[in-house]
Order: sequence, then structure tokens, then C-alpha cells
Amino acid sequence: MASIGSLPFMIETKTESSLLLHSNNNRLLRFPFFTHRPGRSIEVTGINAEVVGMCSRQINWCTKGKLWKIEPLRVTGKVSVEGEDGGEPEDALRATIEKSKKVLAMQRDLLQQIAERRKLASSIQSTSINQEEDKASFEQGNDPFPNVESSSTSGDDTVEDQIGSIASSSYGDSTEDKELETVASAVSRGFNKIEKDHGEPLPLNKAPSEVESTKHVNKTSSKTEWSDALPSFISTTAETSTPIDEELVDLKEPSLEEVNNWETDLMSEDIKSPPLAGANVMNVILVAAECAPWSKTGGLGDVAGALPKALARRGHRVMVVAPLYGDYAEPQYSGIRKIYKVDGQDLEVAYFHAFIDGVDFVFIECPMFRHMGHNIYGGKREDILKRMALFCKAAVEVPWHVPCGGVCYGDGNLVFIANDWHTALLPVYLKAYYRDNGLMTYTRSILVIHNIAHQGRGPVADFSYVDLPGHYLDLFKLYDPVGGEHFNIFAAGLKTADRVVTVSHGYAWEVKTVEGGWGLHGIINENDWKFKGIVNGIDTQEWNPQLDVYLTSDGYTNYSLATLQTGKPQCKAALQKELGLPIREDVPVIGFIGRLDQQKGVDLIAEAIPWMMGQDVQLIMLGSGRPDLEQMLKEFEHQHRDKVRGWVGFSVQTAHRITAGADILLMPSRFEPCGLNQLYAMNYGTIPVVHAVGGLRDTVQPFNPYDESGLGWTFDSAEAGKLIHALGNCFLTYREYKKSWEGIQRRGMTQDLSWDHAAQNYEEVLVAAKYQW
Ligand SMILES: Nc1ncnc2c1ncn2[C@@H]1O[C@H](COP(=O)(O)OP(=O)(O)O[C@H]2O[C@H](CO)[C@@H](O)[C@H](O)[C@H]2O)[C@@H](O)[C@H]1O
Repeated sequence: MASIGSLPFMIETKTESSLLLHSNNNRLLRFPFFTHRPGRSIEVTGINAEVVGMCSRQINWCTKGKLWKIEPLRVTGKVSVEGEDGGEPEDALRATIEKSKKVLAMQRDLLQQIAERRKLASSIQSTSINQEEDKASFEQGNDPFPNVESSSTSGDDTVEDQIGSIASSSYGDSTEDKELETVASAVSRGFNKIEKDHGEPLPLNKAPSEVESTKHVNKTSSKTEWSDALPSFISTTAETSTPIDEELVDLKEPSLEEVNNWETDLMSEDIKSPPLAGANVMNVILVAAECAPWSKTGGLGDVAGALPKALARRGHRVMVVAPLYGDYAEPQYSGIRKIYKVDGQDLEVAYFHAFIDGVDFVFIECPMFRHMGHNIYGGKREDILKRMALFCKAAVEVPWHVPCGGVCYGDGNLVFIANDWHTALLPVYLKAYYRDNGLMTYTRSILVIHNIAHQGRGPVADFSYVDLPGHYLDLFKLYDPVGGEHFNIFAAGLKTADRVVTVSHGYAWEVKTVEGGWGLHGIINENDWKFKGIVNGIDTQEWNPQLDVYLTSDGYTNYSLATLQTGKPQCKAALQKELGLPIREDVPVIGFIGRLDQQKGVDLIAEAIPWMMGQDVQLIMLGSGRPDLEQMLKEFEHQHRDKVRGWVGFSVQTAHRITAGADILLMPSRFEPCGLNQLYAMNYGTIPVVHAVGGLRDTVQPFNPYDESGLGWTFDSAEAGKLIHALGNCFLTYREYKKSWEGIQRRGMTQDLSWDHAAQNYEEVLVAAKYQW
């Protein structure tokens, strides 16, 4: 057993969300929350480990009591450690140096190619300009070759095309170019980290204006660090390795000086080249009552854990703020404490911080939140309201008080993303406490609707809990035939936020209708101009059959599209075994995962159970929520022990295993703003059968046997008969049309379901909010 000793440094990985360690028996070990916590140790089974990632500083690696050092470099290949069979630490260092030599050599080759191509491009360009000049001169009657036919326009096009293609091939997708791109982004990430690692923490309790001025000072200092850091990234490695220097000297053709110049050219290009977000780079703070993996009751937690990382990949500085419900391993106490008044009571909060996958995670600690992780929205109405009021008050000031990596976000160029009614008070506080008083003038807020059915409703008297000036009451007051005149937090948030987003296009349409708006359709229609639907993505590290950590034991296995035909049946058998169902490959296994409430259409499954049980199928249901529905799940299992398992509870591991082991995922939701489980299912080659509503309609194109297109089966109204019809067709295809089945699986697995596209759409909303007055 080799073990990596304390790793007091951040490691950014190529795969974005975690440190990946491959052991020599090909087991993939992931450490999703790997962070710079001194003293943390990681065990790796196997000796020859591969670190895929980038070490921004030296790593100390302990094997059998010996200390090994890995110098700063971008590691892309194997780092061989021969600790157990007597290898010396120097060998590891040697291997590391060899690796860095290769990387440097590759960079030099690439730089050389780029320089050559540039020369070629500019010579063609000048030829083209000459030709243009010649042509102009010819048109003026000065034909230099009066006896030769003038070159055609298409000839000019050809030259332009050449320039275009040369230019694009210089920066195109050759392997080396990708390598270069990775280096560039690694370097720019390095900048962020350096800023974070070395930035001076701000003095506590700074006034906003002081924070603002400190921010500028820090900006300047980080620029200096940038220029210092850049060469050291390359040269530190070189310094530790004489052979690399020798190799540099060996490169007479072109000379070292030239290479260095090219490097400088390239690096200055990198400095100039903007991040994906370009000039739109902003400070973004997503505020949510839950954030996976620390806290999760449903899809909101998943979104809060994943969308910020995608925004950070686009170059934004991104923070997530969530309550601290338990003892989380990663966040560290920031040393900042503040007192906020809620319902007349002074409540002290402490801020905790972790920097993971390019995102600052700030957790707000207060006795009110402690141990509420399994009951986030539980308790008396007033208590929930007070928790959320405190959370929003404390969250809105995070950019002033919490020095993430040494530098506070400040309130310029800042956009908050609030989520659902729980944080819908944040846009209101931003306006009432700050913007109305000339503070946070450049800060904007976006409110995301994940589920409009929950609104933070109460009697009008609840207004006293939110501590706002009296004239704000009207924002909260809503009349509807069900509740009469009442207090509605979502209503106030929707009116106050600069922009509103919901999680699919279908749902964006539905919430404007009487049926789908749950009383808020009027307000949404009035604010239509600031409203947009953006389909959620998925975290392709967490929900990926190739990397899924829950598929590495108990007979499960990781699989990909290439190994689908063996890997998925193995997971299916493991699932059947784990749950005590007959282990049979030929029986279709139907999965259901979800909160047990009216939304998810569990009652439709109940109605369809008699028909289903007449089929040769297995049904596995995982859920928690309404006690009567939990009881129903248990009864299904009790009545059909050979075919049904009803797992009552919340188990992330079981959710992953059902997604991998089931053939079909059933989602008969009565409404579904987006739905994530169908997206996860498709990524695992599990075919969704869904009620075509909201995001389910947007994301599951129905299978068409005539042209072999589509991703699953849909039914157009929430009726058991329709569900049965869709399932019947699905079973038929499963049994009789294997090729079609595989085609659906393949299409599902090859979609780009990542957050990257959604993040780009969110960016448009951020920009729109920023320029809105
Ligand atoms: N018992 C259990 N054990 C383990 N895991 C469980 C579980 N029950 C549910 N989950 C997990 O919770 C998540 C549920 O996400 P969904 O998007 O399907 O629904 P939810 O209605 O909570 O989210 C709302 O917000 C999201 C995000 O915007 C929208 O997609 C959705 O339509 C909207 O209703 C999934 O990750 C699922 O695996």
C-alpha cells in the first residue's frame, strides 16, 4: 500500500472536478473534494500511480516512510513510484523531471510550428496584399502583365482561404494545439490560484468602501504575481533539472533565444487571450439552501454543486454560498463572524470557506442551521422563514466580508444567482438594504425558478419576520382564490430580481399559464421581459458511468459506450443481487428515483402496478417524502416480493446504482421543471419513459422506429393508461428489437449533457442583468 502523505496544496485536474489517481490495476480513485488541507492523507492501492492534473507547487509524497517530491509541473502521464520494491525517491523525482522535459519539448515543438506557420501566413498575406495592389493597379489600367489574363476573383478567394486555413490550423485541434490550450488554461488557472494562495487576507469588518479600495490594490498586486508566476511555472521545473537545461542548449536550430522569444510571444498572447467568457467575465455568487454533495434533498442541490463549476470554467470568479448544516471536511473557518438581527434577535454567523474545482464555496454557520441537513425545509413555518431570512442577510454581505483566497469579491461587477423561494429574499434585501441606500450600486441579482410549486407562503403577518421597511409589504402581498390575500416570498423575489430564469423552455412556458404558475403566472407574465428558460446540465464527473465511484464495488463496474454491452449487464446483475431480486439478464428492470410527492406522479405508477405485475418485469423504486407515499412503496414491495423493491430513504449510492443497473427509468411526473434523473439515465444508457411535460418534454425526444431516432418513450398526459401504453411499447422494443434498443442507448450516451452549454446561456443572462438599470 502506497500512500500519499500530506498534500498541503491545491491540485487542479484536467478532468476539472477532482483529483484522479489511477492505480496499476486500473482502479480509478477519485477525491472529489480534494483541497489544500494540510495533513490530509490519501491511500492508493497499487504502486505505479498516475496523477492527472497540475501541481501548482511542490507535492510531498510519502511511500513507505520515504519522502518523495513532485515539483511544480503539469502532469499528464504516469508518475511512477517504486516505493515497495525498493525504488529510490530520486527515481520518482527523475520520472517527474523526465515528464516535465517531455512537456517542455512538446511546447517548444509547438512554438516552433506556430512561428513557422505564422511566417508562412504572413508571407501569403503579403502575397495577397501584393496581388490586391496589383489588381487595383490593373483596374486603374496599370496591368503589369498586359499579355496575361488577369487572375480571377476565385483566385483571390483561394489565397484568402489559404490564409484562413493556415491561421485556423495554427490554432486548430491538432493534439499539440490542444496541449497548448491546456497549458494556457492551466497557466491562467494558476494565476487564480496564486492570487488565492498569496493574497493578503483583508482585515476583518471592513467598511464597503475600504473593501473596494483594497480590492483595487489587490488587483494590482495580483497582476505583478501573474507576471512573476508565469515564468516560474516553466522555469522552476527547469531549475530542478539540469538535463532539461542541457536539452534546451542542444536546441541550436532554432536557437534557445528564439525559442524563448517565441515562448514570450506565446505567453503574452495567452495573457491577452480572453477566457471563454471574454469581456463578460464577472464575479458570480450563487446562493442556495442546499449544495451537493454537502447537502441535497433534490435537484437544486445538484445544480448548486455543478453550475458554478461550469461558470468558473468560462473564466468567471464564482462562489457558492450555502448554510453549513453539519461537520463538513473541506471548508475551513475563515475567521469572520457577523451578527444579523432576525425577528428582533441578534444571531451570530461564522463563515467557512473552501476552494474546490475553481469555485469558492462559502458556508454560513449558525446554530439555527446545525444538524438540519436532513430536514432543510422542515420545522414550523416561522422557523423556516427565519432560517431563510438569516441565510439571505448573511449571504448578501459575503462579497464584503469573506476574503476568498485573500481577496473579497467586492460589490462591483457582481451578480447574485438566487434559487427558489428559499433565497428569493436575497434580491429584496439587495434592493431594500443596499441599492436603495446607494450601496452595491453595481450588484445585480438573478432568481432561478426550480420549482414554483413551493413559494414561501404564509399569512400577511409573516412580513414582520423579514425585517423590511413597511412600503415593501406590497411586494409580498398576493391574492389568489386558494389562499386569499397572503404573504408570498417568491412573488417579491420575482418582482425584485433583475432577471428571472427557469430550468427549461417547456417549464418557462408552463409557469405563465394558470395551471403551471401556481398563482404566480400573473407576476411572471408581467415580468416576461426579464424571463428566460435554460435547460439544466449534468455534472459529467459525478454522473458518468466511466467514473462513477459507486460502481467500483459490490459487483458493479464502471462502463462506457464501448463496454456498454458487458458493463451495464454486470451492473444490472449487481443491482438485482444487492436488492435480493432474481438475477436475470432478460427481464427489463424499471427504476424510479425521486422525492415522493404529488409532483413525481407516484400515484400513476400505483395505478399501473396491477398491469405491470402481469408483465415479466422488475420494478425498483427509491424515494422519500410524503409518509403515505412511502408506505405505498413498502406495500408494493410487500405484495410483489419477487418483482418489486421499494427503498424508502435518501441514498445517493443507491440512486447511482439504480441509474446504472436499470434498463428503463420511469418518470411519470405531473409537472417537471427540468428533471435531472432522465438526463443521468440517458448518460448511463438507461432509457427514460416520461410524461412529456416541462423539461422532460424538452430533453426526451420520443423514439421513432421508422427513422430510428429519439431517446426514449413519452406519454402526453398524466394518465395511467397512457403510461401503460408507453411502457408497453418500450418493453416490446426491449424484447424484440435489440438493435433499436441499442441505438436509443447510444444516442442517449453520446449527447453533450454537460453544464457547459447551459453556463454559456446563463452568462447571457448575467450580462443582461449587469447592464440593466
Ligand atoms: N430518495 C433519493 N435518494 C437519493 N437521491 C435522490 C432521492 N430522491 C431524489 N434524489 C436525487 O435528487 C435529484 C432529483 O432531481 P430532480 O431534478 O429530478 O428533482 P427535484 O424535483 O428535486 O428538483 C427540482 O429542481 C431541479 C433542478 O433544477 C429540476 O430539475 C426539477 O425539475 C425540479 O423539480 C437527483 O439527483 C436524484 O437522484
